[in-house]
Amino acid sequence: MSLRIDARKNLGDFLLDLKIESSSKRIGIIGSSGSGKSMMLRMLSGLSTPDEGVIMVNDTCLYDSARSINLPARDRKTGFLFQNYALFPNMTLEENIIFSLDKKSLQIPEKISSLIDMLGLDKLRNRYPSQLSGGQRQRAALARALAIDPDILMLDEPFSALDNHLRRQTIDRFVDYLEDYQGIILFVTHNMEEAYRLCDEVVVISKGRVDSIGKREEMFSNPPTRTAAKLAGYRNITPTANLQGGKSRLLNYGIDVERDAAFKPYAILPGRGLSLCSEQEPGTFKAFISDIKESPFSVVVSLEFENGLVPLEWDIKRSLWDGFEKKDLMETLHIGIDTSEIIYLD
Ligand SMILES: Nc1ncnc2c1ncn2[C@@H]1O[C@H](COP(=O)(O)OP(=O)(O)OP(=O)(O)O)[C@@H](O)[C@H]1O
Repeated sequence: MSLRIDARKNLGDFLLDLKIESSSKRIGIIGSSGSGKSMMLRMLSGLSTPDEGVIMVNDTCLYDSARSINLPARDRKTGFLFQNYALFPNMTLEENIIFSLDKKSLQIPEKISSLIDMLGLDKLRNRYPSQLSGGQRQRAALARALAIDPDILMLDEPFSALDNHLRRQTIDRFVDYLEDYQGIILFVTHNMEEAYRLCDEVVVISKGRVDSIGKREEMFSNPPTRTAAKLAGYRNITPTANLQGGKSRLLNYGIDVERDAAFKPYAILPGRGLSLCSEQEPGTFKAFISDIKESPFSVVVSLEFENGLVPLEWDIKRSLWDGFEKKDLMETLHIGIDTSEIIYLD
């Protein structure tokens, strides 16, 4: 499996300039709104043409401006699953699925039947989209995208309209359905948990460019950039100052910490690195709570430090929070910091 995109497109006040090389089968594309994710999928599928560059999928060249190659969309083996599924309302489920196939191929019936069976749609073949539930429409759209046996399956936030529970269930089913799929999956999402669940590699796009790319574990546990860190859900990102004696000052919080690694100008202080200490011990910091946001499984506590500029957000598991004596939390707190949990970055 390999994907190579090195393409540029000028959209007036927005310049898309993407360079991606990956040999992963499951690639997550994350980035804030308007960063260029959908435009990248459109260029891959042939719905939009770059101004210049190269797009290769495995050994197939889809686009190469230098060689005047630009395969039409219908000749690119790309499957697209949109957020709204985009089924044709006047066609039955089966007609929707076979719509984009070469109707002369002898293999159609068997292939379609096994797809329909695999997705549990057998009894619904002759229904129209309006006669299907949301989940059934989603499976029909997936069947249609897979019917052409695509080299790349592109999922453009297909779960964003679902509530949390249904979303998890649907993703679990997708993971099962797609186990046997041999092509590349490109999965656009704002949701990092989903990217982690479905992808081996994650590409972060920011302002039309690739900000970073890496294996999913690395991107989450040790994000290489501030953009990747924010998208990975880290809350406490601060500029730092280099102090004598191998220490860093975390400027947002006015905290000085010992450092094992070389100096870097930014740091992330993950919530898991904080602990509540009973009294002022060396290496603890005085703070008070300025805000508490409770949700069913976790609590986010805003901690104001003596010399801090902004509060530090402490994400605490509900079970731990419930064990705290609340009246003690109204006093000045002594917060310990496990410096080995601090992530330094450029
Ligand atoms: N046809 C177009 N003409 C001009 N600019 C466009 C066109 N389509 C998209 N853009 C611009 O290109 C940029 C990238 O858009 P794109 O839809 O790829 O973003 P995105 O990352 O998918 O965002 P979202 O997460 O909100 O869907 C945006 O600034 C958008 O306004």
